[in-house]
Amino acid sequence: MATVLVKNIGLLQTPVGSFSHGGKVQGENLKLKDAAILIEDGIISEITEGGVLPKGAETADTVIDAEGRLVTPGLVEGHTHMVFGGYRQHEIPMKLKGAGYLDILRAGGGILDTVRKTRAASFEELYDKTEGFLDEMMGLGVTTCEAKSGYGLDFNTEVKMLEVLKKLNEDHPMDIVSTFMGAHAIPEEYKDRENGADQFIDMLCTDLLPYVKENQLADYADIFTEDSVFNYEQSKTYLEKARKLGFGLKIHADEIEAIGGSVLAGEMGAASCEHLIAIDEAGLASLAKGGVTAMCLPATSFYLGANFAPARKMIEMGIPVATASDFNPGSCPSLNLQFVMNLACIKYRMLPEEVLTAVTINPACAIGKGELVGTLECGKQGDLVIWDAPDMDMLCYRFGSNLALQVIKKGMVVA
Ligand SMILES: O=C(O)CC1=NCN=C1
Ligand SMILES: [Zn+2]
Repeated sequence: MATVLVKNIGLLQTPVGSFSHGGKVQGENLKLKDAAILIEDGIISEITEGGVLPKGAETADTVIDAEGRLVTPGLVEGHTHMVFGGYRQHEIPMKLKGAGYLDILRAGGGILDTVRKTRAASFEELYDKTEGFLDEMMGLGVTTCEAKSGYGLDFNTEVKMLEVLKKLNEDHPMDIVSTFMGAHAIPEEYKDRENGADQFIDMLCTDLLPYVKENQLADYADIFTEDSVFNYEQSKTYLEKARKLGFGLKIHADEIEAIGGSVLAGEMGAASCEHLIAIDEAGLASLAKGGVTAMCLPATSFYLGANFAPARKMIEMGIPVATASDFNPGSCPSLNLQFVMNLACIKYRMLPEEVLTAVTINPACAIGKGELVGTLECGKQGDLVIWDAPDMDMLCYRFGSNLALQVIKKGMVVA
């Protein structure tokens, strides 16, 4: 049995409990001074404080000295579109000249531009590019992440994207949870048909959702419920089929227009609801009633020059808040979850303790990994970060630098 001792932890800070933390509990972190952690075969077996060493310390195979620094759970990235062909940097001058996100999409660009490039990319190209993103994310402190399909919008490419993620989950130290998001936009070949969107949803429900489930290629199904994309009824049809097949549910809702996506998320008890920049009172009430985690994406607001989701109000309503990057080539070309933490403080007015919960246990629960990761407790995976910082205030205060000094995954130093 391989045992790893992490000692001289100046401050060990973690949420406690394998459940989504909402309201007052969002800000409740355990803080242990002069702590140490013993990890046996990748699982935390003992945590001590006050300078006391764990019982098995003297026979540990590996000793890691945190030299008095902050240690938190490994970060959990709850929302990415990291498998994609090409980039969309040329949208920058278009946006600066006044084109909006939906204007570009309606003109056949945006997601559809990435769809063309992803369909043309080989499995190997997508694998190698995504592997690089996983390495970069891990270097920033992320030890578990979610990743969506959605740049194929046809059978073969959607499956290719999910196969890339399945192989990377086997090969890379990162734990990856896949989400099927074939309902990301209406593809060119359906756009000009009468009821093209309905026909496309029908194809997804008949062909792709069953295939993806039968081949265990994704745990969740997600849809872009938005003006000019999929409406409330189409979203409900798709999500009801997904739920019947056993998928967990997610909805991209109220990113630009509130057209009922967050109301639907609450009605269906989705695991999480994403974006929520434009959420209205009905949507907030529905999320609260349905126990849905709000997956807020501040770096997307930053890049789009848009408003920021009312995360503070969500916390006051008891809605569990997670924050994630939304890394994708169109609305958030950054995978930096530390920058998301800075923005969550500055723009959402979230306290450092609330931010830590929002990038650990809450996203972990939103992707079905709450029993395994997201907190530092006995029985959980030994996934942790040693930070070049004494406390969480420093992580929220310094922005633009990478403060992750050592990243440990199941007791192994991975970055
Ligand atoms: O624009 C993209 O590629 C990603 C996105 N999906 C829904 N909102 C943004
Ligand atoms: Zn997204």
